[in-house]
Order: sequence, then structure tokens, then C-alpha cells
Amino acid sequence: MSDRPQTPLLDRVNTPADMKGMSDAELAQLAHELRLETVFSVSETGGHLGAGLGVVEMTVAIHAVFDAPKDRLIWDVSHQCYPHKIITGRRDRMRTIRQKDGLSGFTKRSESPYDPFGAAHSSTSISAALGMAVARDLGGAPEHGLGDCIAVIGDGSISAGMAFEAMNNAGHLKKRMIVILNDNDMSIAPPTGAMSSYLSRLYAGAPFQEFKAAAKGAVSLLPPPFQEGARRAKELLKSATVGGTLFEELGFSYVGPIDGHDMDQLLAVLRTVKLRADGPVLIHAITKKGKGYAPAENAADGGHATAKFDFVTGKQKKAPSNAPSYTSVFGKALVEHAAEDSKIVAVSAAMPDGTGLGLMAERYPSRTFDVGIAEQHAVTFAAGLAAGGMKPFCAIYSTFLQRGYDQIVHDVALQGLPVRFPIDRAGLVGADGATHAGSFDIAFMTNLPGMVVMAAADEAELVHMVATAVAYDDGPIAFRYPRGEGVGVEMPEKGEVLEIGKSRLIQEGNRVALLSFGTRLSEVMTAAENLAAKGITPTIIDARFAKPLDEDAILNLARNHEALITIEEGAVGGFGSHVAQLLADNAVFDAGLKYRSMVFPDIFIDQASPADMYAAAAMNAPQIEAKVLETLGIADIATRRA
Ligand SMILES: Cc1ncc(C[n+]2csc(CCOP(=O)(O)OP(=O)(O)O)c2C)c(N)n1
Ligand SMILES: CC(=O)[C@@H](O)[C@H](O)COP(=O)(O)O
Ligand SMILES: [Mg+2]
Repeated sequence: MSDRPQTPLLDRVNTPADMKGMSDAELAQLAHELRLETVFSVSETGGHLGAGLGVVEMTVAIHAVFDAPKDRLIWDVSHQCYPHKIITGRRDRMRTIRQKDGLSGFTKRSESPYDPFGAAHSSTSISAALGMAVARDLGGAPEHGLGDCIAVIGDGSISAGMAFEAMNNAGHLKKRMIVILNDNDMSIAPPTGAMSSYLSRLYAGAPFQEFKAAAKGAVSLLPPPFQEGARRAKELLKSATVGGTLFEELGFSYVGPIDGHDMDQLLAVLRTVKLRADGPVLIHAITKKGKGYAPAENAADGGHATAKFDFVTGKQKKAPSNAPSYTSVFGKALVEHAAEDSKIVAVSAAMPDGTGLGLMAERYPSRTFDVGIAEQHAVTFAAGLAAGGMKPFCAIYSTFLQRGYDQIVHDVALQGLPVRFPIDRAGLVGADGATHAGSFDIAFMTNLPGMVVMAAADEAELVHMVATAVAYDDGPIAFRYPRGEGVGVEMPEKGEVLEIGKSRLIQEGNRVALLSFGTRLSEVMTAAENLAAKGITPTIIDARFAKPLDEDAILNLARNHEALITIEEGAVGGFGSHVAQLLADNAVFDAGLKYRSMVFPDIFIDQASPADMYAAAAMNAPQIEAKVLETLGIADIATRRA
């Protein structure tokens, strides 16, 4: 039996054009049905829920008032885009979201003309909307539309540097564009920082209850709303303005705060702004994360992301776990060291729980810093902490660390400061897909002089790497580990400090040496078992370090084996490239060594289960086995196809 909600009005909407004749009351009803459909849909797939529920009315109002895809609607991060997808022709594919060959969990240009800009990393929407507004005014290609450019950005995301850089530029260029600040007073964790307090003060200074009356009055004063003169429309804008806001100082007309769940207010304001805006406008809408679905509203994170769940009870259907997650192993190990070393401090960029720093924040709040969505600042802040004699652990997902790269180069590496980088979500992450893959950190970290780069092969190794990073004070050090559960190995009582640049031998064999960097080691072991049945016993090494390389061990392997294969969970330019360089510099190829590297292919791999993504990258056990056979010249097509 299905709990599928009845959605008669929504059933009539395939694209926003189908909403055009609807009355305001029908639009409010449509929003109600869209909320039900969003909850039902996510209950079957899992995914991002709370943010989408907070923008249901906004989504309907924007699509009712504006004309996408001619008007450009850009969702910041775009984890809140599920309702938008449902009413822009993708409802029938929502059951495929975040799955192999299915819809992306984010906006994606290749997926729909209603997604004019892809996102998943935050705080890009205002820059993109401004670029489109300028292109429009310069007569950009007609197929790209000539309409309004609307960015919807959350209170967490607007605190990032990029958003301010964009507003600074927009205020200067004075182009007509609309920014909707979706202020739910939440990030994934409760928001931190002065900007968040400022937004709360704006709201406290002009509660929207007063504005509500004004908006409703304005609607009744605007029959038909668009025929009213500029004076009345401007009054509406003015009556909604607190005055002297930061946004106005930056050159935006500020409208709000308004109740982002009140369709009357949303429609009135959007219609007026559409009619009268002649430069950058910021509409400040107050919303609630998880709105309208009690389990999400009541969750600590506003139902930010969820596994599949029971639509009626809200109970999540999580798969049982067999081993602790790498994230929790890291968080626990760090706290154990922090108990003995008061110099240890931890920095997170808006992901305290995602990075496992929740425990540290609980035990040592004065030594744990959530700096908000501000990866660049997080890195340089950590550099400052190191320069001040502390031992900072700057814990950022691989994919988000990309944003702090110049800071890693210029502020950390160049000055040789001992910042520790625990890099979570290394490798392919699954449902979040290409935007969240940790593909590049091995390459971009190993290229930096003085940077030590480690990868944990399992959760016990991670404990040793935390201990090593605590002990290492000679410069920056990074250690990477993937999303999800460990492999279930026995955990050490205490982490051992590893010798910098030393690998570990896992299995002695002959003919071929498999040099693994990271958690592919378990796939390598499986491949080795299968190869043993074919009479091949590879030597297996866990490299532990991509920088500095264990040069002696690698050169010895190269000289004592017919073939050497490196394998790592990252793009070209990382571990394998450094090994190849070492081999070339030492003329090992001249002696006839067969060398192969297994790295991610030069494509962005779309979302699927991690195992399927690794299959697409040709990096699971069967493909490792095939690579060995092929390299040794005993290719077994059947194995290769498996
Ligand atoms: C550069 C970057 N850092 C971190 C994240 C992880 N992240 C995704 S959503 C989110 C919270 C965003 O808060 P807000 O903009 O207020 O949106 P809400 O979820 O509250 O609607 C964070 C930190 C990200 N997507 N991009
Ligand atoms: C949208 C976003 O960036 C986050 O919500 C991300 O999806 C979290 O990923 P994890 O589930 O791996 O923490
Ligand atoms: Mg928010």
C-alpha cells in the first residue's frame, strides 16, 4: 500500500508554464501539495530534505512570478532544489535522485534548461547571477535568455567570502538582479559568526508581522498589481526596508524581512520587485528549515539530509553498520590526544559533525572553532594558530579544501607552518556525485614543497596518522581518509607515531608489486586472493606516504619485480605521478620495468554507490586483477569483463 499523498493541483503542473493561470489561493494550495510530494519523494530515496522544505513557497512564488528558463533562477549550493526539480519537468524522475544514471541531487546544466547554473559548493550564486546579468546587458547569446537573474542564497552561505565579493561587485555594477536571502537561521549545524547575529538583529528590528499587513494591503492596493504606478511600488519597497542595512551600504535595495512561508507576501514582493527593480535588490525572507514536516523541523539539523524514511513516522531506514566510520575514528582519536596536549586546537568550516569535530567541541569548546562556510579563512586562521604556537587540526572535506588552496600554498606551505590537515571524504563519495568527490587533494597537496601527505589504508592506520600528525611539528602535514565505514580491523589501544616517509610491507611476493596508497588496499587484497588462485603472488605495499615517498623501498621493488602498479583514490598528478617521476629519474624504466598507475579517469564521475563509482573508475578488485594480468602479458578477458 502506498502513503502517496493526493496532489490534484500539482498533478496539473509539469513545467512552470502550467502555473501561470492559477490564482494566489491556488498557488498556496500548490505549495502545500509540493511540500507533501517533496517529503514523500525523499522518503523513498533519501537525500537533502530540510532546506527544500524551507523554500517550498518561495519556489512556487518565484516560478509563478518569473518566467524560467528565460529568467535565470540560481540556487546556491542547490541542496534545496528538490521542489524546483519537481515543478520543472522532473517529477517522474525524482525516484532516481542521487542514484546511478538518475537525477543529480543538485542543479546541473546538462540536466535541464531550468538549471542555468550547476552548484553544490556554496556561495557561488550571486557571482553567477551577476555574470549572467552582465551578459544579458551586453547582448549575450539569445539562447541563453534575456531575462531576470535571481540568486537564492541561504544565511549560512551568504557569510562566505565569495558572496561578499559578488555583492561588492554587484553594488558597483548596478545591474538589475535579484538576490533572495533565505534566512532560516541554520547552516547544517547552528550558524556561527557575526554575520548570523547581524541577520538576526535585522529580523528582530522589523518583525515581519508588521510587514505582513503592509504586504497584504499592498496587494489589495495593486489591482491589477502591475498597472499601478511607480510611486506605489516604490512605497512598498520602502515600507519593507529597515534602512541602513549592510546590503544597502553595498548598493542593494533591501526588502524585508518578509515571511518566506507566506505566499501573499512572497507574491506581492516578487511582483513589485519584478515590476520596479532597476538595480541589485536583496529580498530577505525568513524561513524555517524542515518547514511543515515535524521530524525534520524537530531534528537538530532541520532535517538537512536523511536516509530513506517512513513517510508517516519519519523513522529513518539506515543500514546497520559493521565498523566505525573514519570520521568518528578521527574525532575520537583527536580528543584523546587533546586530553594530553593542550596545544591541540581544531578548526571546522561549517561542518563540525561531518568532520567528526563534534566530540572535540563538546569536550574542549574553547579549543574548537567553527568558522562558518569560510574554507579560505579556516586555512589561514589555522596558519595563524600555528604561527602562535598551537597545534591546529584544520579538518575540511577534500572537495571543500579546494577553495582554500592559495591559503594552503601561500599562508601554510610557503611559511612551513605546522598546520595539520585531516582530509575527510577523500575519494569517491557516492550519492553527492562529482561535485563532492575528493579527487584532487593528493595532486594538489603533494605538489607543495615541505608538505607531508599520508593516506590511511584502514581505520587503525588513521589512528596512527592522527598520532603522527600530533607529533610532527616540522611543517604542514595532511592525512586523507574516505567517507563511510572502516573495514572492521582491530583497533589499536593507542596510535603509533609513524616514521615519516616509510611504507609498510603487507605481503611479499614476486613478479608484480602492488603499491597502494589509501583504502583501495582492501580491494588490492581481494584481487591478490583471486590472483593466487591463478598462481600469481604479488608483493603488496601500503605506501602510507605520497610525500615524502619511501624512495628506497620503491626503487627496490622496481628493481626486484617485473612490473609495478600504483593505485590511489585520486586523479592523475598524485601518488602515481610522483612514483613515475622517481622511477624515471633513477633510470628504472631503462632496465625494462613495466609500470602502470591506477588513478581516476580524466572525467567527472556522476553519482552512484561508491562501489559503482569505483567500478566506473575501473578501480575495484576485478579491475586490479585484470590490470595485473594485462601488465604481465597474461590478459584474461573474462576477468576483465567481470
Ligand atoms: C564551500 C562549501 N562548504 C561547505 C559546504 C557544505 N554545506 C552544504 S549546505 C551547508 C549549509 C548551508 O547553509 P545555508 O546556506 O544557510 O542553507 P540551508 O541549508 O540552511 O538552507 C553547508 C555548510 C558546501 N556545500 N560548500
Ligand atoms: C550539500 C552539502 O554539501 C552537504 O550537505 C553534503 O551533502 C554533506 O555530505 P556528507 O553527507 O558526506 O556530510
Ligand atoms: Mg540556512
